[in-house]
Amino acid sequence: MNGPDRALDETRSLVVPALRKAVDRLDPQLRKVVAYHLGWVDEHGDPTVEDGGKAVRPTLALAGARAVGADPSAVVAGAVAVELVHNFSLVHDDIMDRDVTRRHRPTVWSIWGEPTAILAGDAMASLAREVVLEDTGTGAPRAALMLERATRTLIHGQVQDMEFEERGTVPLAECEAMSTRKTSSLLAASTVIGALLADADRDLVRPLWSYGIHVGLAFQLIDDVLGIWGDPKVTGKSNHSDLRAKKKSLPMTWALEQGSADADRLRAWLTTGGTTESEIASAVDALDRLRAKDWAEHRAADLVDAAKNDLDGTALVRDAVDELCELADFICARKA
Ligand SMILES: CC(C)=CCC/C(C)=C/CC/C(C)=C/COP(=O)(O)OP(=O)(O)O
Repeated sequence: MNGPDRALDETRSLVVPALRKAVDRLDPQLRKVVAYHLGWVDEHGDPTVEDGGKAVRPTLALAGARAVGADPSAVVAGAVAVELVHNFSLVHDDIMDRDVTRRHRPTVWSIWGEPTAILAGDAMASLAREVVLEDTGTGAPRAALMLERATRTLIHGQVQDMEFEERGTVPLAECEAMSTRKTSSLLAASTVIGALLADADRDLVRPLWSYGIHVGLAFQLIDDVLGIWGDPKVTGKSNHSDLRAKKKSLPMTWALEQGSADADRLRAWLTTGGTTESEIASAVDALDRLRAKDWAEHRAADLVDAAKNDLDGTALVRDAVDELCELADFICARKA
């Protein structure tokens, strides 16, 4: 097992028992739905072991704690909280996007309906707050406030994402700002929450935050790439969902700015085109001819370099910085 895979695995063994304890507090109906989404039970509530997600955010939380010299086992509450906020956003996102597959299984709303899925998401968001506020350490209020702000920012990003679907074109800078809100806010919050719970000095928290912002945008770029060119058997998600919804993903937004016949074709398709298999395939062909995937991968690699630079020359613990750098590389190279 390589470094990041080992770190993600270690996170699961430290965080999942605490996550289960938190989820156990829910009423039996929502407990089953949330446990299903997290890959612990099947839709009848019988125990199973399914894909519960990569655990990137809690891994960042534990690595961030290590980076400021804290014991990761003392900040598990923060790791649990960011994973809960993340999963709340996924369950609600699947409703909004009408996606029927996530983590290789039917989505929550497609099994139990929208009202139950909304409540399951809400329950995870409120459990996240509860878990952090229960922490009695001196850093807990700072951590709780930061998590609330990150959640509000993520919601702001999601509203913009929806609004951009209705607009013909969106400047790339605006699309990156939206993605930073939608995705980087929680990755940055994840990277600092362990450090905040450990009451770390602001000078140590600042580079971790900046790292999380850069890594978060790289994460979204790769997510957008996988949504267009990924293998659904590997990603475990519905294929071409962003294209069918005519979303202004980052590669699409960049492609529209290229001022060529293919950019014009894409613009025309976004305004009046259909979403049959062959129409989607033509849109992908245009993106391929523009080399939009190469652009996105290079941009993500540059952001990973920027994230590594954020940690360079700081007083953060060297081994943990190395782990964060490996995680950044993993985020860029991931296929799911
Ligand atoms: C309010 C609201 C609905 C907001 C939606 C925000 C949203 C869905 C942003 C996208 C974030 C993202 C790239 C998720 C995939 O994470 P991942 O690949 O780490 O997923 P995993 O846990 O399955 O591995």
